[in-house]
Amino acid sequence: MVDEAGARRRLDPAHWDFFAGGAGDERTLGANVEAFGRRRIVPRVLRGTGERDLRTGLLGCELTMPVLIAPTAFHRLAHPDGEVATARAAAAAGTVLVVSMAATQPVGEIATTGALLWFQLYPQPDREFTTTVVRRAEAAGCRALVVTVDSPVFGRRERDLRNGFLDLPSGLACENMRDADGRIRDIVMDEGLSWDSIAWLRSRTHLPIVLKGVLHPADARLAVEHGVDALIVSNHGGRQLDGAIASLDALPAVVEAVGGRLPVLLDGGVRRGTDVLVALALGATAVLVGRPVIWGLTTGGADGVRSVLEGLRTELDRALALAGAARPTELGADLVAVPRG
Ligand SMILES: Cc1cc2nc3c(=O)[nH]c(=O)nc-3n(C[C@H](O)[C@H](O)[C@H](O)COP(=O)(O)O)c2cc1C
Ligand SMILES: CC(C)CC(=O)C(=O)O
Repeated sequence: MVDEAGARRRLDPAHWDFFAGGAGDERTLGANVEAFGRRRIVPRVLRGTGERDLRTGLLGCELTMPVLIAPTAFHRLAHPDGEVATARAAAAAGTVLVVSMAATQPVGEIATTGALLWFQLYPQPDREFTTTVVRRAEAAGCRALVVTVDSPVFGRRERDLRNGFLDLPSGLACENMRDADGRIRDIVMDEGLSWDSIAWLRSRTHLPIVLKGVLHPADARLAVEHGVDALIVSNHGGRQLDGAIASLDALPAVVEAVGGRLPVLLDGGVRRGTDVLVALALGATAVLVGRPVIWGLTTGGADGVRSVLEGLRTELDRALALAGAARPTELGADLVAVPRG
């Protein structure tokens, strides 16, 4: 289903390291996957569930399943068709592509695929320029803004430092970073990012605002108070703060703090339909997948991404049936155990 080894063979080694790698010793990168490995499903039986229904509503979008595509940078490094191919697969699968601010094609072009798009934003210290980017996403028909809040500075990615991979090769660029003069700006991490920045953004757009990168329950409560529309429990796929808690381990406390007032999504380490089931049972409304989509894109373009998404759908459907649930909303935390020892 996900041909990670095939992707590795095809990619320039420095590009493979960029996509696969994390920050520091990559402890958090590993912990995201291990956290799923520690959970065991406690299935229910004799519930005669019949056909399953995976449809999920999120911020006004109707998804065919509770699996979205996480924002990841530089899709044209993986495949010449780039983000447009990823969006074609999202449209075919009936799910959302969160377009990275570091996409290598303009969001308006990605939108021609008809996919449901959300746009990921690193608010830039230059607010006027940030507004330009927000208007570009709105004009393309994006349905939400995903503000990445775990990156006041860039994580220390030691593989990239070793490889000297600092920039895109010539011919590729972050096409959504054009300013009013048509010049492409560098993405800057804003060390001053604060709740005021979120309030400012709230005053500038009517789009739903999703905070990506929340791990602490106190921040989840503040997010509710600041009128955001959804949260993504995420440690950025282990690429920012190495040593940060695994996303799945952070999920229950965030879900409890939010108390049903907002949808809570999760990304990091989701590799199988059974992982999706576990995250949903622990309170996520949906999950996002990052690297598996890049491996699909690398090996097969739009078809490759489609096959990753359909694989997850088939596995989730089967896992639901085997756990005795007909739909995601029937799952509860009682279905997940962490055996001792
Ligand atoms: C190569 C790569 C690029 C990424 N680029 C971005 C980005 O531009 N913006 C962002 O908010 N998150 C970015 N992320 C983080 C993902 O959105 C997501 O949090 C993470 O990949 C989820 O973990 P997974 O890869 O284990 O599924 C990136 C992740 C990877 C692997
Ligand atoms: C190049 C960055 C802007 C994107 C990235 O790699 C990340 O957010 O992990």
